[in-house]
Amino acid sequence: MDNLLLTAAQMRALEQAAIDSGVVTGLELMERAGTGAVDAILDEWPDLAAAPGRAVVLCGPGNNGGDGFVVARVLVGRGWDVEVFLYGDAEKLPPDARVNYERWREVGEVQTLTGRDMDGRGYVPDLTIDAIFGTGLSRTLSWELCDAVKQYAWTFTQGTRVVALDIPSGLSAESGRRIPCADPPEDRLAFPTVSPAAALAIDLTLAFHAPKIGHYLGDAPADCGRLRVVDIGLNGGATDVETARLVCGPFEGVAKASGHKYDHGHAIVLTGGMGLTGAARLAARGALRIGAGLVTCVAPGPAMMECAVQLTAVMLRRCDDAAALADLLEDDRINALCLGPGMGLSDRAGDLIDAALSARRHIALDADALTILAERDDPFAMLHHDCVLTPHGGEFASLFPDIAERLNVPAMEGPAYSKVDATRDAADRAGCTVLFKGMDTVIADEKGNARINAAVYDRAAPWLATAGAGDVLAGIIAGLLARGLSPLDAASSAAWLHVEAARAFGPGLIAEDLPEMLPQVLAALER
Ligand SMILES: NC(=O)C1=CN([C@@H]2O[C@H](COP(=O)(O)OP(=O)(O)OC[C@H]3O[C@@H](n4cnc5c(N)ncnc54)[C@H](OP(=O)(O)O)[C@@H]3O)[C@@H](O)[C@H]2O)[C@@H](O)CC1
Ligand SMILES: Nc1ncnc2c1ncn2[C@@H]1O[C@H](COP(=O)(O)OP(=O)(O)O)[C@@H](O)[C@H]1O
Ligand SMILES: [K+]
Repeated sequence: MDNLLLTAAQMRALEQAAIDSGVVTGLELMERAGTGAVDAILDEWPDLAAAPGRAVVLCGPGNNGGDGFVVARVLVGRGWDVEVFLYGDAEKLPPDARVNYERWREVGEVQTLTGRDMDGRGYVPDLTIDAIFGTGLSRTLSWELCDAVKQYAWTFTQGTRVVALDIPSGLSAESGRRIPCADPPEDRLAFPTVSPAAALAIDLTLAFHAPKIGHYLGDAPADCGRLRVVDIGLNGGATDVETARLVCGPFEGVAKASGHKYDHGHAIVLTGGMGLTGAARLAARGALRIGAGLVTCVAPGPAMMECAVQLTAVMLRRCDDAAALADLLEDDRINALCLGPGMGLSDRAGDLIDAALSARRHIALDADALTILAERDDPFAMLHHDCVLTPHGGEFASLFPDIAERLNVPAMEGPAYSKVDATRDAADRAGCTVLFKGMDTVIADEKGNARINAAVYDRAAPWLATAGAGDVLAGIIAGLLARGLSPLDAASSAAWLHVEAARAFGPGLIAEDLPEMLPQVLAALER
C-alpha cells in the first residue's frame, strides 16, 4: 500500500499548484496520464504489448474523458483499432479535454455513449477503457448512462480486459462507495440499474499520481480489480490521512532492545465468567506476544479453574468485583487494560468498566464493553484520552447511531461522507481513539488524526473474518499500550500487525494462530 493517500480536493490542489507554478500545463499532465496509462496496461498484459488489438474507450464529460481521448490516440499510434464513445456534449468539455477531443477527431470518430451507437459490435474488444468519470463525479448518475454501460458490459466485456482511468466511474473518490444511479423510467422499472463501476467488472484501476482515499474504502476494493499508480511527474501532496504501519514509539523497534520486564509494561485482561474466558485468553496471548513485559488475566472466582488449566506464561489473578479491581489497580505498574472480550453484559461487568475507567490507565475497550457503554445515557462520560474503542460495524452503529446512519445512506452528491469522516467524528465525540474495524479499518483520534489500515489488493487477508480475530486485536492494542505507545499508534500498529500476522499464516487461519504468527512478523521486520 502506497503511503500517500489523497482526497479529490487535495489532488486538485496539487495539480493546480503545479500548473500555477509554471512547471507543467494541464495539457501536459493529461498527456502524461494517458501515455502512462497505456504503458501500464501494456506492462500489465504483455500479450497486449506483443500485438496491437481492438479497444473501446468510454469517455465522459470532464478531464477523465480527456485522459480517455489521449489513451485512444496513443493506442492508434501503436497500431490498435479504437472506437471512442462520449457521454455528454463535446462543446462543453473542459479546455484540456476539448483539445484532446479535437486531436482524437483528427484520428477517428466519436460516437454517442447513450445512443444506439453502442449496439452491434461485431467483435469482442481486447481492451475497454473506462474514462467516464474520475475524481470530479459529484452527483447521482443518469439512468441512461447506467443502462448504456450495463448493456455494453453484458454484451462485450466478457473476455475483454477492462481498465478504469483514475477510479472506476461511479465510485466516490472520497468514500469509495458507489454513487447511486437515478431511478429508471416507468416503463423500465423491471430492469435494475447497476453502477458502471460494478457493471464493467474492472480488472485494473490506474490511479494518477497517488491512490485516493476512496480507493481503499467501501466498494472500491471490490470494484477496482488490481490497483496501480501511474506517475504523472507530480511530487507529494498535502494529506491528512496516513496509512497505518508499525510505529515503534519510545522503544527501539518492537523487538526488545534492553530493560527489565517491568520496563515493558504490565497489561491486564478481564475475563468473563465460567465458560466465557476464551476471548480474554486470546487477547492476553496477543498482548504477551507483542511484548508486554507481563500479562495477567483477571477472572471471577468461578472462572479461575478454567483459566488456570489454560494459562502458563499469562498470569492469573482473582477479581470478583469492582472493589477488588480498584485494589488491584493500586499497583501502578499495571499500565494497560483490555476490557470487553467475553466479558458479558452483567451489572458486574459494567461496574468493572467504571472502576477501570476511574483508574485512568491506558484501556482498550472492545466487544461487550462497547455494548455496555452504548446502552448508557451518556456512553462517553467516563472515557478519556488514553482509551481506545474498537467497534465493528454493528457496535459502531450502537455507539454512534447518527454517524452510522450518515455513513450508510447512499451519497447523492459529492464529496461523499466517508468511513474516515465517520471515524473522525466518532473519535471527536468519544474524546478518545476509535478503531473502526473491517476490511477497511480506519483509526482516528480525538485530535483529528486519521489512518487507514486496508486489508485489500496485495494486502488482502479475508481469513481474518474468523471468530476471535477481534479479541486478539484488542489484546495486541493493550500490549502496545502497555509498552508505551500512544493510543493512536498502538491501535494503528496493532491493526497493521494483525493483518501481517494473518497474511503470514494464510488460509485456514483461526484466532489462536494470530498471536503465534507475531514472532515471524517481527523477525521479518528486523531483517
Ligand atoms: N486536472 C488535471 O490537470 C488532471 C486531471 N486528470 C484527470 O481528470 C480527472 C478529474 O477531472 P474533472 O475534475 O474534470 O472530473 P471528471 O471526473 O472527469 O468529471 C467531471 C465532469 O463530470 C460532470 N459530472 C459530475 N458528476 C456527474 C454526473 N453524475 N452526471 C453527469 N455529469 C457529471 C461534471 O459536471 P459539473 O459537476 O461540472 O456540472 C464535470 O463536467 C481525474 O480523475 C483525472 O482522470 C488527469 O488528466 C491528470 C491531470
Ligand atoms: N474480510 C476481511 N479482511 C480483512 N480483515 C477482516 C475481514 N473481516 C474482518 N476482518 C478483521 O477481523 C477482525 C474481526 O473482529 P470482530 O468483528 O470483532 O470479530 P470477533 O468478535 O469474532 O473477534 C477485525 O479486526 C476486522 O477488521
Ligand atoms: K474512470
